[in-house]
Amino acid sequence: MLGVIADDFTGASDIASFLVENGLRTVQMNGVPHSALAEEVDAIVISLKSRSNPVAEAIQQSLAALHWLQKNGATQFYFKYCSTFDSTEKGNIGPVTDALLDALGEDFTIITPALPVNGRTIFNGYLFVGQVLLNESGMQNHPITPMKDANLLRLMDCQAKGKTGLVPYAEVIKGAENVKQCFAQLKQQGYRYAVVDAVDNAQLDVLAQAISEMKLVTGGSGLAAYMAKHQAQGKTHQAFVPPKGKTVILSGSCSVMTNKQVADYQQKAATKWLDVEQALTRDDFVEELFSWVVKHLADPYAPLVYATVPPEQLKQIQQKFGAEVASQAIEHTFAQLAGRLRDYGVTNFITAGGETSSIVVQQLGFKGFRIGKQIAPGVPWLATLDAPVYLALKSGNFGHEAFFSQAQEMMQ
Ligand SMILES: Nc1ncnc2c1ncn2[C@@H]1O[C@H](COP(=O)(O)OP(=O)(O)OP(=O)(O)O)[C@@H](O)[C@H]1O
Ligand SMILES: O=C(O)[C@@H](O)C(=O)CO
Repeated sequence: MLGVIADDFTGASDIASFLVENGLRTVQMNGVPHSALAEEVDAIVISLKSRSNPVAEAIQQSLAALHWLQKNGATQFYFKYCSTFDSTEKGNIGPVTDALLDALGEDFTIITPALPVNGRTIFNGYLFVGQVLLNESGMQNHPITPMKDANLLRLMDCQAKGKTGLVPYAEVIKGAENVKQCFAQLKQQGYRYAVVDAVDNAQLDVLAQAISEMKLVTGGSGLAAYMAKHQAQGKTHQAFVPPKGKTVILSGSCSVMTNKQVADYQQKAATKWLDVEQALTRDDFVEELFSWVVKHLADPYAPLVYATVPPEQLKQIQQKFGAEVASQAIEHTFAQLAGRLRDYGVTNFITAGGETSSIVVQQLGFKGFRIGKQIAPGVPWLATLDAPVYLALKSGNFGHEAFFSQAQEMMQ
């Protein structure tokens, strides 16, 4: 059984959706569960909120997840992080990978954020988003993890305790046996991690075969799709779509795509900006947002509350209030608002942004999710295991411009 440790909640639903689409019975648990899993499944995904936490906390959470997965029957482990890496030279991917390797008694793994279906590819160890390098893609302006370097080997070398090598494209296309030999050579030369090039899905398919016996793999969701395909051997599952119901959209992502999605949605529905200054200074601000949302719940399209701003405006806000203070005020406001709306009877939540989605799900307190139909690659509808509530957790840069309306058009 495959046990996945995801460093945020959108990332967890991203990978879970690819596992389900490729035939594995999968459940997503929010945080490390307190009891054993009753259902029989092929894969369990544990969502953590550990991407941007202090490193010791991220390690502690990840190890707790690993131990729970081991106790619940997982035999192969997958550390899922962002397809845009979202981890600067001070980030958690290296230290968490090291801790997981040590706990499993292993000394080698792969680094594979590639997700070609969403334009994330790796060539000569450099991560691309669409046709540009990661550090030219808008991710250099990320509010929490500004990505100023696209070289995965350099990033890992800054973060992790071992050395990082490369399995280049020319070697990957020679097939799985050759890739295994490359791993053996790298290990012999003292490397602990291998970045593996993948410019399209064919290389991920090869890689999935090469790592079928590797205890720990790390990466984005792209590789998981092919691991699932090989394990499920043609099995399929019927994924659900949510029923129509009171719906709200909460957007705390400032990514390039979310900015486009908010702009698109402003043409279609009622939208309201979450002003950081008001979030910081007014006690009744959540109540005001709540009343505004309630007023628009019967509109043809759901109301959207957004903190989303373009890079220049984000810079100004961060300079004025401090990046950390601003983002915490926004996350706190979204969490409180989501709680109020849930109590009021909102059943369908669409959230944008990994941190934002994580805080909302934690606030709503759901134990876990069944995985439904994908709205866009990597963004499924989710049904809570606890109550008739449905969520779509959109990673910052995922989905097309009309994502917010498309998600609602799927409801039956
Ligand atoms: N107007 C704003 N001013 C300052 N900070 C903001 C603003 N809007 C959003 N933020 C903060 O930026 C962060 C965005 O992170 P989040 O993970 O939610 O989105 P993302 O990084 O685009 O998504 P993903 O992690 O899925 O790629 C959050 O902490 C949020 O509170
Ligand atoms: O891999 C991705 O890009 C996403 O699942 C993600 O992790 C966003 O937070």
